[in-house]
Amino acid sequence: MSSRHPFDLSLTLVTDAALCGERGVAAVVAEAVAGGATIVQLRDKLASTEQLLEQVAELAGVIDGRAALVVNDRLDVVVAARERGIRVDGVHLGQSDAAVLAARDALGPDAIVGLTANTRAHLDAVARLPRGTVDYLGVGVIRPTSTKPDHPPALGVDGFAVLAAATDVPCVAIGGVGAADVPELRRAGAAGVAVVSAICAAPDPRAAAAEFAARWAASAGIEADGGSPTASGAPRPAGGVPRVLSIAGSDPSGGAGIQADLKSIAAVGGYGMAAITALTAQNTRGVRGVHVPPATFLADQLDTIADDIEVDAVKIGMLANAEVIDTVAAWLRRIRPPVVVLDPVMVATSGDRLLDPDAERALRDLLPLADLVTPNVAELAVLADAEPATTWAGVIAQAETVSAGFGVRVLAKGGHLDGATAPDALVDAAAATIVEFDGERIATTATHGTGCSLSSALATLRASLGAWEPAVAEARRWLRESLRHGESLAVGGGHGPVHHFAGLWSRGGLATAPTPAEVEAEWWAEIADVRRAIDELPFIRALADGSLPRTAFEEYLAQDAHYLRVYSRTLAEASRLAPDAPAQAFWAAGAQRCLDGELALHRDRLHDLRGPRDQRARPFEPNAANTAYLDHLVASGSRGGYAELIAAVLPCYWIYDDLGRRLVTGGFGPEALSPEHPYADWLAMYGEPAFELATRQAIDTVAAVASRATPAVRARMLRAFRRSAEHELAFFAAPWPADRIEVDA
Ligand SMILES: Nc1ncnc2c1ncn2[C@@H]1O[C@H](COP(=O)(O)OP(=O)(O)O)[C@@H](O)[C@H]1O
Ligand SMILES: Cc1ncc(COP(=O)(O)O)c(N)n1
Ligand SMILES: [Mg+2]
Repeated sequence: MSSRHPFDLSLTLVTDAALCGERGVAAVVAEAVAGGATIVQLRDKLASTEQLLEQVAELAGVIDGRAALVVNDRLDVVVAARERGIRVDGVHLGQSDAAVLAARDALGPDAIVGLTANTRAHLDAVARLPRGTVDYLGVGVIRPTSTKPDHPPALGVDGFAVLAAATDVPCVAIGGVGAADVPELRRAGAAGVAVVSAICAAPDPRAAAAEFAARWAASAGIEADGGSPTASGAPRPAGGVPRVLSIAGSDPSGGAGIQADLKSIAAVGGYGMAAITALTAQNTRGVRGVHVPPATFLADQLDTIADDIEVDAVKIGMLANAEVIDTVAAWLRRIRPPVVVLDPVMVATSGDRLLDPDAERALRDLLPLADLVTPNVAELAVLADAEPATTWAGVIAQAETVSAGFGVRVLAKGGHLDGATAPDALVDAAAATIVEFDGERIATTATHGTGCSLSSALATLRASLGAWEPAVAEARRWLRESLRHGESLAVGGGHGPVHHFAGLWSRGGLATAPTPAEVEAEWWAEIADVRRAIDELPFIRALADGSLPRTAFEEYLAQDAHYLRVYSRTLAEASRLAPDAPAQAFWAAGAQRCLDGELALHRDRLHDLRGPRDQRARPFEPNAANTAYLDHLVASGSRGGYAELIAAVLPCYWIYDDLGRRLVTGGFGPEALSPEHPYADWLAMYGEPAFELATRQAIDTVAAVASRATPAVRARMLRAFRRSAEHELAFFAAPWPADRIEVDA
């Protein structure tokens, strides 16, 4: 956190009068401060200025200097309170509130000025301000929450980490944060957490605050900037760099086996060594062959290493057959390395067997020699002598059985379960403990070697951190970062490898391309303001509630029909420029669908609404918004080629799909679309699954191109995309003169 200020950002209580209930805000604040809240932010969107001033005075008295007091939004209230001699430490502003520069000006250098920021664009704007203008950024929301209606899409801990890493200003995580999130957020670089309901609505606010404070304190030392950092951000071991030996098979494609182990060990700060048990002929699609050298030669490798080098940790992977297992077991009994992690590899991600079936029994004898085993769901079931679990609770139960039966700590892995999250759990039957780690599942095909990478990172981090829990937490943080960037390596056509050095490279200034999923999230966030403005247009509001005048709707449809005819040509151009057959076919199909839609519009709607005679009487003219939009599309293609063209055509899919679905399902306003709605059949077109599917494909196609593009091309694509979104807004606004908006061409 900033050293300029004596303020402790670790735990902010944001007040909510409704949630505090009859106890009153002041009583809850008193309890929360006693429990360890370090900042109190008075947030009351309904109170009058005078009421706010009264509340500020009351809270300042209750807090009595034990925590800092800031006011949400209302710089004027802070100024007025200070004039009355009330101690208020500062203000927290939203993006649409008074400018932070004005606040800094009004309150002076020692006040706290906080700002809500939830997009890259917000961070960029802060970076342009003079240093010291903003003390901290409130970054969120972390999880969906009801205390902030209309909040932007939830960032999750990972999204928070991405933003926090992109700014020097301390970031406080806010929005749906629970006490259990604290360690992960602190590791993700949070300077603190801000909490509303978890304290205001708690039966015992003091205990709730104390739990947050305790978790914050307990996660000290494992935050990204704590200690002297290794590549992974973990503090260095007191005793130097751990020397870590992988005993595993070779994967010549480099994503699993000893190749993955050596990369992983290096990435999290260890010195890697490898004794090879077996050679596989393998790529990202599967294993074609396995060659097992004589076990006596493995024994030679192991002995040669141990005769010279002190081994701080051992990771064991593919063992091929019973003879190899026995060789490793004998060596472990003799050498007794301080840390042994056993990844009981039986089957590769591709489904190929990597252990003789008759060797599974021998493997069981090896288990008690390990400090930790890391089976995936299938391997755990074999060890538990049961069918593979299909639920996380089932996995935990089997892990308890295995831990108790073999007297070994188990890391149960949820990578192969379905579901929105990818949990792991440390299960230790002897100590009767289960520690769960959770985080959203990362949408990626790059999962080859995740088990190998995790187990070798764990062996390394256990040696450097001295305890299992922080080792698992840090190994997961690193693996998840590596998973997120795996696809950017573009290795192989099957399950590609994770990007073991994604974090190291980006911290070293080596650009790591964003994944398609990141492109998607960033671009959608980038046009959040435009989408909001579209939602608020009287035209759209009236379209939603059915009150849109026929004349305006007709005008819109006539403009749309013209637009679609030219838009179809730009899609045909995208098809012409497409680099491969699937993309060529996709854009061509889009062009065809557009033309069909345009023809149908003319046949069913325009004819219907206006009558052919009327149409003749009023010859059609494209309006300025329409022409400007179409010019932009054509120019994007001729200036920027395929990449910019498909970025420019995307908003017409994405915004319509989003808007259409919300209009039809009632996600837009209070009621779902009634059958009596005058434009129900027309709106239904955009809620159709076929359009949703086409939109999904369009987003995926564009995001994949952007993810692989150079940074300069990616930036131009984003500009073309945003400009089209702005044209969408102007297009919607045009049929109703009151809304008309000009966009520069
Ligand atoms: N899609 C994913 N998103 C996030 N984490 C994942 C994903 N797939 C696997 N993991 C994590 O990778 C590690 C390896 O797990 P798993 O895939 O179950 O084992 P294995 O690679 O041995 O089959 C675990 O920490 C798991 O939680
Ligand atoms: C040589 C070798 N060892 C292990 C694995 C398991 O890979 P995963 O980590 O995906 O389970 C593999 N595919 N190849
Ligand atoms: Mg595995």
